[in-house]
Amino acid sequence: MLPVPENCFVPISEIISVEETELNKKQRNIGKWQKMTKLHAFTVYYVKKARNHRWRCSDVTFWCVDEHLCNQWIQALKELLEMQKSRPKQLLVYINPYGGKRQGKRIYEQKVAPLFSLASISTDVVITEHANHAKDNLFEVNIYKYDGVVCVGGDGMFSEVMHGLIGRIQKDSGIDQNNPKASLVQCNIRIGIIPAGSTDCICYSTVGISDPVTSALHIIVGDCQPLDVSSVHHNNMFLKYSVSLLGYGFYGDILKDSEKKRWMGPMRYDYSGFKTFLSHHYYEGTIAYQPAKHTLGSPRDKDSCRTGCYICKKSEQQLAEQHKDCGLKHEEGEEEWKVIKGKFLAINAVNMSCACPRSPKGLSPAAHLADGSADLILVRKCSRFDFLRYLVRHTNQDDQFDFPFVDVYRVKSFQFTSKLSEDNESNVMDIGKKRFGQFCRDHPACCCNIVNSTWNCDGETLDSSAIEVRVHCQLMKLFARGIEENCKDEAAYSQNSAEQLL
Ligand SMILES: CCCCCCCCCCCCC/C=C/[C@@H](O)[C@H](CO)NC(=O)CCCCCCCCCCCCCCC
Ligand SMILES: Nc1ncnc2c1ncn2[C@@H]1O[C@H](COP(=O)(O)OP(=O)(O)OP(=O)(O)O)[C@@H](O)[C@H]1O
Ligand SMILES: [Ca+2]
Repeated sequence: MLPVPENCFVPISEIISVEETELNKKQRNIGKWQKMTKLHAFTVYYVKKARNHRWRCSDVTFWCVDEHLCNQWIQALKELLEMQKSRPKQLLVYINPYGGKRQGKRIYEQKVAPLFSLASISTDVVITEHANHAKDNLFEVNIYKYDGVVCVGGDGMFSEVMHGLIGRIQKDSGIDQNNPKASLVQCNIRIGIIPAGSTDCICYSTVGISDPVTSALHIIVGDCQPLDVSSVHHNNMFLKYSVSLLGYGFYGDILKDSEKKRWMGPMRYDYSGFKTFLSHHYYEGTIAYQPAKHTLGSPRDKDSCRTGCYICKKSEQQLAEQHKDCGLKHEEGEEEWKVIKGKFLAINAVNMSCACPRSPKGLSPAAHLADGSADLILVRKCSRFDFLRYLVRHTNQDDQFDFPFVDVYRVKSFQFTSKLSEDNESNVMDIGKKRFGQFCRDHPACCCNIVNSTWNCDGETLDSSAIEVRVHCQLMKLFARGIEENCKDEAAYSQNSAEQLL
């Protein structure tokens, strides 16, 4: 630990870099000392923790009359930093110049690149030219020479990079992603997210804030946060992976409408959200799910997943044991399935809380980042007013699951079939219904929708409404540490950059 002014201690793991200080830069501040003798100095750049999980780079300069002693300090601190083996040295960076408010390139160049250079991290930077550029590129480059991949953009950009990395690892390991029962190979190359998107839910839910400098610092110090990933299949065909929201009904309809309004930037979600709220469509279907019995928590818990979460640790241990005796692994297919039929305004499956600036506690506040389960939230048909009450509770402290029309289950896998595709499959589809388009012919004002909704998979639409979903515990890792418990003594962190005499 290194003492900095006013009883503030910085763990070595949170030092960014140590550099010899050029005297002419700081001379003015120490004129008095300089008259007496020639001084030597070094500067320690470190993580300063501010309010609301925000991190900043701060520095403290140590002055010394003895050049040898000064060099010894620099050497010793550099050696300690060298010993931090989890820190990345070489990163592959993808920037989406069109995500969010189209600020990705500027954010990276002005806020992130200077910090990477300060921390002696070398980078290969790719500015994407089209959708799927990053994903395709990850199948071509030598990913194994990098300590991590950074994406500058939103949840969609993260999803691309994740698909590229997970897909590449499965390909290199001879695993067929189309097999819904395949044991996928864990991806140990960490992904860093520099938020520059419209929702930035994955960044917010894993760091506690959507802030490019904070995320860059988590990458520099080499944080590691495992993450559950759901695989989504349709008829033995791989569709997509999901880490945040898989939403049918409300969030699917918002996404579908908002894609046409990309030019509006992040505002498109509010516009389409309002429109979708007014349309108040519900969808009929059947959900079958397997409860997650292995995990200790429940979606109604008061405590949330935080840094070093013991529930996620327990799942990690179980996973390690499973890998040890994989021959004896219990067959998932044999475990019980529960079936629910109904009319739903929204079906949301979340692998994490899905906290974001719009909803700081998220869609499921007690969901865990790495426990091998997802929270399945079913919002049944209800009045517009009740649905609004439900939505408003995402923005305040009230319990959004405390409604008779909302159910929530912790699951390890689930399947969904819409009534429409069930009818189609059993060939009882009325041709007349097809012709008369979108609304129920019998009850034009009832809001029941005879077309399917769309699945919103981490901000991307899926082509199929019938899906099979399975949660893969800790399939990948992020440069993050989960959300830290609020520091009580925040005043101790409010010290500005300082200077210190040895
Ligand atoms: C009255 C205010 C209620 C506000 C309720 C806010 C709840 C917001 C919950 C957000 C959950 C985001 C989950 C993350 C999803 C990401 O993988 C994905 C990709 O980035 N983003 C979206 O799909 C983008 C989803 C964007 C959702 C925006 C929802 C806006 C709803 C507005 C409803 C207005 C009703 C007003 C009635 C007077
Ligand atoms: N150069 C590019 N041109 C067009 N589309 C791109 C380009 N690079 C990436 N994309 C695509 O843009 C989509 C959206 O990007 P991104 O997630 O960064 O921003 P967003 O949609 O505004 O934010 P969020 O996903 O957080 O809501 C991604 O799915 C990605 O595939
Ligand atoms: Ca989870």
